[in-house]
Amino acid sequence: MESLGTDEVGSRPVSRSVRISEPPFRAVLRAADAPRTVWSAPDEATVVGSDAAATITANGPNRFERVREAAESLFSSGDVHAGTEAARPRLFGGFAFHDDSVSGSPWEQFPGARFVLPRVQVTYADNGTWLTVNAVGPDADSDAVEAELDRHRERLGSLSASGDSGGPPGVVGRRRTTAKDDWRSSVDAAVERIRAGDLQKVVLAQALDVDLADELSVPDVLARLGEAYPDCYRFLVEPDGDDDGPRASFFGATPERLVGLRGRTVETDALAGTTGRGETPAEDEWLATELLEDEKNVHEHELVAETIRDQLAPFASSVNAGTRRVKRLATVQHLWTPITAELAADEHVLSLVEALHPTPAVGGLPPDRALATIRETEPFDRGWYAAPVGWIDAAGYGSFAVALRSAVSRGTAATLFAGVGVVSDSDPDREWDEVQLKYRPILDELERP
Ligand SMILES: C=C(O[C@@H]1C=C(C(=O)O)C=C[C@H]1O)C(=O)O
Repeated sequence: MESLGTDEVGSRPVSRSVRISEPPFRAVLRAADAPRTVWSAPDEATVVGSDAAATITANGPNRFERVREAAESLFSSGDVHAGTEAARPRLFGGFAFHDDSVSGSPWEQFPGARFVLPRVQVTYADNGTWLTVNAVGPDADSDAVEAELDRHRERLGSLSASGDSGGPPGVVGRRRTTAKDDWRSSVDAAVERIRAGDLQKVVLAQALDVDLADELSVPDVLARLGEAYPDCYRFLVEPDGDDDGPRASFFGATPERLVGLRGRTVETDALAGTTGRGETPAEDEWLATELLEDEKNVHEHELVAETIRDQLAPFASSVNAGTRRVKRLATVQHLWTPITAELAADEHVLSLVEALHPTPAVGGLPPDRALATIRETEPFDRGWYAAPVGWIDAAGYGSFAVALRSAVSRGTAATLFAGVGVVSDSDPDREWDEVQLKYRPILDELERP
């Protein structure tokens, strides 16, 4: 495996792809070697990556630029026969939420940024399923890569869909990072600062540590999340392991797109403002209508939509916001405004990621004060929670989501994260309930019914 720093010039990647008959997602992921990669987005090909042909890591406030430089160096030349666009070499990974390095449990294995060019990749695209083998460095030899492609094609052809999904591992213990009384005081303090004019909005989160009865099967969880949340962005990122027990996995099914860039067309979402699901279609509709008309939620949402438009403006010749609507998911409903922009000049997607992260949907306003409030208030490190995850390609295009509805797991332990936007008329108890609702997508996959 080639590990690229920022000033090392990557050697020429060799990439070969071939169309294969479709192997079952869960079986492919079960057979994958760590570090494993999953990326699945509405209107995009689903990718399962196994092992790493090259890895890029970076830390600190310049991590976006450093990843970009290392990616450009890696992609600057290549012997690539992708067969189809979806199978072209792409780097998959993400970033830590805060600029300074990630610290403490459960994030010990995670750097400030990490991207992987999978060694073996299965891509489920509209025009069929593709197997790709990538190599970088001393083993980047086209004959060897083609031989490896044949071996993997045979191996994948023999994978069967059988093999029970184990079902959820079961939760036998849980610890909250934030007691209810502390939460009430934190939200009250934030509301006071907002009413005093110090802040406009801050997103406060909680973490939930759970002990599992059995080891978590990430392939099973991701397969089930795909069924329950087809409109969400599913992701799996794995860091390097350490000598200290199992390797960590960070995964989730998030409804929030951070940014997609292709050519000069940018697509993004303002997603903020939340209500639950009803017991019946009529109750669902009633809740959705109430959400669309609720002053507090509309205010919270509009702060996000306006900020995203402002953040894109310096790059764009035009920015267009769609009408505000409701995004209905299995467990919650959100206010949602899709936003598109045309860039005034060519940009790398990571420049847009850096400009947009964190949007006030996960940080707050003004950004610096909100981030300082988050740091002072939250008794845990967000790590990669609520940060950008996605992919970049050789052209500088890419697609990123905001890593919400997510957890980091290690063996029989997992930590879940969820947050809420606090504005001037937030009620601590209602915000508490909203956090619990946002744990549901992951918790439902861990708890035995
Ligand atoms: C912070 C989270 O969600 C964000 C906050 C929302 C809100 O406050 O209404 C809604 C969607 C997300 O932008 C989370 O899921 O952890």
